[in-house]
Amino acid sequence: MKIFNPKLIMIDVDGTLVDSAPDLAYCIDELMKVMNRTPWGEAKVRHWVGNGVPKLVERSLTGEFEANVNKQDFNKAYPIFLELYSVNTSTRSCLYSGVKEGLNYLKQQGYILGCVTNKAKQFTLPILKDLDIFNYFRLVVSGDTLAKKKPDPLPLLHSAEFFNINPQDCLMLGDSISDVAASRAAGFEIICMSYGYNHGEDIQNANPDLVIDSMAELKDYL
Ligand SMILES: O=C(O)COP(=O)(O)O
Ligand SMILES: [Mg+2]
Repeated sequence: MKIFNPKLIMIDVDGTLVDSAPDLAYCIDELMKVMNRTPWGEAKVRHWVGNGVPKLVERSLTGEFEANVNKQDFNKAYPIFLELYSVNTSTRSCLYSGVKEGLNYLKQQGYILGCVTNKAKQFTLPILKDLDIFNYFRLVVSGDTLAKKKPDPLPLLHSAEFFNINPQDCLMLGDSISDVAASRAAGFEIICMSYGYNHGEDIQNANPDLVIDSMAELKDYL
């Protein structure tokens, strides 16, 4: 049943469009070697993705989700990670199955599409271009585009305002509790992908409007 009728759809990157964890985990583990630490492996890193690159580095240095990082460690590690990730942005990353099909469907239906991510702009644009989906989006809002990132509603409110569309007529596609919180606070509807990175938690628990297993399913609801 077609239960959504938005004018604008803002789509998250990591865990929604792109399985970026293999590159992020590779870079974190290379960083751990430089810092004389034990590598964490991809499974652990998957749980840490979603709150931006600085947070990911902090979590890797402390081994904890609510990281209380030593400033000196962070100041040494952060530029090393940026260097590593800038040459490993999309080497091992790929689109999830159904993404191209879903994007083509939405485009063909005439929806305005934008991209909203907590990833820094210097990585967002190359990843979208390398994976050949950049041209679907009329707006890209990255983690460092504005003063605040998701779960703050600012990136979504900014996007609605950019297109002069009422937030009540907007939908977000995401994968994490930050996407749900940002959407609720902005007044957007929210559909989540079941396969993403929600810090190891089932995204159903965050009560999005709908959870789907593939973007190819979007044609059933929009
Ligand atoms: O944490 C990140 O760097 C990006 O995460 P997001 O694309 O899911 O917002
Ligand atoms: Mg995400």
